[in-house]
Amino acid sequence: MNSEKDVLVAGIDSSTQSTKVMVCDARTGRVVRSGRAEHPDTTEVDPAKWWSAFQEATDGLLDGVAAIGVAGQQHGMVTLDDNGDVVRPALLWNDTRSAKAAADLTAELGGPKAWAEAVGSVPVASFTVTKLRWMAEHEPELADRVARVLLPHDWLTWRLTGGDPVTDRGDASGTGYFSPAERSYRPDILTRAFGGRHPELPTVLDPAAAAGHTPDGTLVSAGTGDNMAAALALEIGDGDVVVSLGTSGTVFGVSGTAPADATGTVAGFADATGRFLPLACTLNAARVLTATAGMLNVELAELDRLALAASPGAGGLTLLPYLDGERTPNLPEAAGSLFGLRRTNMTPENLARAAVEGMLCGLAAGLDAVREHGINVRRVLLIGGAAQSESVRAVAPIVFGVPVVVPEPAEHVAIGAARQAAWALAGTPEPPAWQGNTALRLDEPSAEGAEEGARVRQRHAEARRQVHDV
Ligand SMILES: Nc1ncnc2c1ncn2[C@@H]1O[C@H](COP(=O)(O)OP(=O)(O)O)[C@@H](O)[C@H]1O
Ligand SMILES: O=C(CO)[C@@H](O)[C@H](O)COP(=O)(O)O
Repeated sequence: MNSEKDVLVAGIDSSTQSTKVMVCDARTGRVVRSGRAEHPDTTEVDPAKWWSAFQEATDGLLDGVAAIGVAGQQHGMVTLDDNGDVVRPALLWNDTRSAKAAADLTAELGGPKAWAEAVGSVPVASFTVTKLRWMAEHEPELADRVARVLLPHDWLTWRLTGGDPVTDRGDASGTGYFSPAERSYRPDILTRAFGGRHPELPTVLDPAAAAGHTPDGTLVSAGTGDNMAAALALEIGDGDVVVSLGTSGTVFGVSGTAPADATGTVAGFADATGRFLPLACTLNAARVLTATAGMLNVELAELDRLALAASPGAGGLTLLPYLDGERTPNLPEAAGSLFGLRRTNMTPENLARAAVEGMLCGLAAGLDAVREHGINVRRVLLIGGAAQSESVRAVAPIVFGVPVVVPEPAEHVAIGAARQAAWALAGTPEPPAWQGNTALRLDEPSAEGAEEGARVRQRHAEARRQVHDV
């Protein structure tokens, strides 16, 4: 048995592109060791791949670990049969095939306002409920075999404990058949969406509850969605808004009241502590930069250099970066568009800058939306893979128009999952007080910078209206 001094906990981030592991000191949160393994680059994935990534990422790292918490990409549909075997590959949050199912379900159940009131959110193709409708319509024989539906983090937690499947309020709130305000499932919505079928759902645990133990006795916490885990790691409070730039771009803050945005821009999720997590999500974030770097045949560091060499406004180029369709605004079939090309501005520098500005403009619209829904935006905490980009760090304060900080160390999702594990281990009413982050404060927007940012945003919004009428 470890002495209290050296108790270790592990946090897992099983997100879209990879699994990351952070092993932390349970009392202070100090990171002791870490690991990582990649996921397939597809929008449907056999959960077995997450399990092998978990094993690879944790290989040799879990010795002496007393508790594990798993945070996962939200919304993914994992379907199991009577034997606990996977019925079909999981459909991920960024798979847009269920866009029509989302529109149909929205109309069938009384429209956007009725949905926002019932489950806090208006479903788009990302939500689990729409994927179940898609399966009921397109794969009815497979749907008939579904005995149970889980989310990615639920499935991994279940693999670890081997016990009854469980989830938490945060991740359940992204299904479309759970009411965060009422803290209960809506089986009526699930059954109607799934063509009259009644699959079992995981039990929703309290934030500090234990899901069970691994065969070798390690405690496993309830786990949660990746954005909820990041909020737990960063301990965000009034005035803090997180902008995460991973595969998805997310904007979120914490709130004591349940949001219900009938426009569907802000999802009314629950957090991992018992409160709410109003969140806006775009489908195109870090990969806009990797795709642009690929097109220019340069590495990400060179993309940064090019973007920083261009002037604000990219010489008049505007990129609507809807490369994988888009979720906010809800344009699942959209493609990207580039505006304002002239012989004089068609340079790699301007294209790189337009990519950074275009990605950030989508998040700035999310910032406006959460502000409209009662979140006080005093500063932005910038996280996720693309928060490491120098050009993103330079442009974000201009486009967002508020002070921006980059909290260190990175990998906040895995750290939040580790903190939840430490909380379950301690059994205390509040999560353990960890040492917190050091934060790199970026340049605040000057008056001139804020004006430039407003102009960039205006051109972005005009381009969007022109092509997509939203
Ligand atoms: N310095 C950088 N500049 C731009 N993008 C970066 C940089 N470092 C990492 N990324 C991008 O961040 C993404 C991974 O971020 P992450 O938050 O781990 O994603 P996810 O949680 O969706 O799996 C990748 O697309 C990667 O290319
Ligand atoms: O769908 C959402 C939020 O509603 C996404 O934020 C997913 O949770 C995936 O996160 P990343 O893997 O992009 O971090």
